[in-house]
Amino acid sequence: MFRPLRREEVGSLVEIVKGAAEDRRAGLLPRMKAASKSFDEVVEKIIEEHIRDAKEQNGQVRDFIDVMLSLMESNSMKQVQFGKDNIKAIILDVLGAAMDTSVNVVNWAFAELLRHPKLMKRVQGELREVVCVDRIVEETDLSKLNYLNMVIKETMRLHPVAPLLVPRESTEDITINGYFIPKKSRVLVNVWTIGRDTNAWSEDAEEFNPDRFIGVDMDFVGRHEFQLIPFGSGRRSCPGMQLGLLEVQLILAQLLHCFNWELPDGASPCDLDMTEKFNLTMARASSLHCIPNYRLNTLKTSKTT
Ligand code: HEM
Repeated sequence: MFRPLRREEVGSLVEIVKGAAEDRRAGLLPRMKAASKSFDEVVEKIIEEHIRDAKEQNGQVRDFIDVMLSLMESNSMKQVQFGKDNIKAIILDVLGAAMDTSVNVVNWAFAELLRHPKLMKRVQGELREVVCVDRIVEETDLSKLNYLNMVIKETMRLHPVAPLLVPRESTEDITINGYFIPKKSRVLVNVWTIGRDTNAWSEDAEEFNPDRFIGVDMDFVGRHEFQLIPFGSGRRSCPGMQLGLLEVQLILAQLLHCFNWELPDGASPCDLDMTEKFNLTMARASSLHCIPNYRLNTLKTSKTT
């Protein structure tokens, strides 16, 4: 999609986005404007680089920014306004939506597994069976990691990273399940509560129990039901779902396959702080500290063995 950002570019963007979020809370418009200016400078530089490189490479399309630039210049977009500002807005939208989300899922999954050492061993057992211990996990292994995938579903049920999704406005009067919602109402979908609803999940809804998904054909997008919609549902659901899931699966699989993990200072798993920090995305209130112990026989990938 995008060319990988350089370390300093990622650093500046993360700082800007974090700063803007802080400022929004504090109502500091001037600082937000300054953050927006800094963001604009970083993105402007990236776009200019793409324009320059495209000339050098005879217009060869390499990533998503190249696609947007070629759309901007093509005749097909002449009827609609699609300029550099739109490209910048899309980059900001995608980066903003992609950065916090996957990180938070990994964080919560890790915390739940640290709190449930037997389940962590079970994930590691599956990894040992599917991948063995003489190479690292690769993308092609992921579809075979059934238990890990159930752990991820269970994590996103209890800890949806966007607990109220994104606010919506109803475009017409409508009655749903006997509730009348007038046109132009602000509607919030409380995914956090849906994930803990005992009517939808059974009495142990508050428990972390990935086994509840055994033999259950439930995807993430509410095609048949709306119990599990951590990416939203319908035409405005998350367009980065496949990429986000892939990232989460690969990061978790690699961390759990390469290392055994324990809490520092002999802390007990049940003492792990699971307090949430409520925001548009829901992070852990405290940082997660844990100690890795290498567990593979070798670091070679299957390509080199
Ligand atoms: C596990 C990781 C992720 C989770 C849990 C997640 C979750 C969500 C949720 C809940 C929404 C709002 C949907 C709604 O309002 O109904 C959303 C929107 C969005 N996500 Fe993701 N997301 C993830 C990863 C990504 C990635 C990797 C990208 C891009 C590369 C991305 C791009 C977007 C964009 C652009 C939107 C706004 C869509 C719109 O308003 O039309 N997301 N995401």
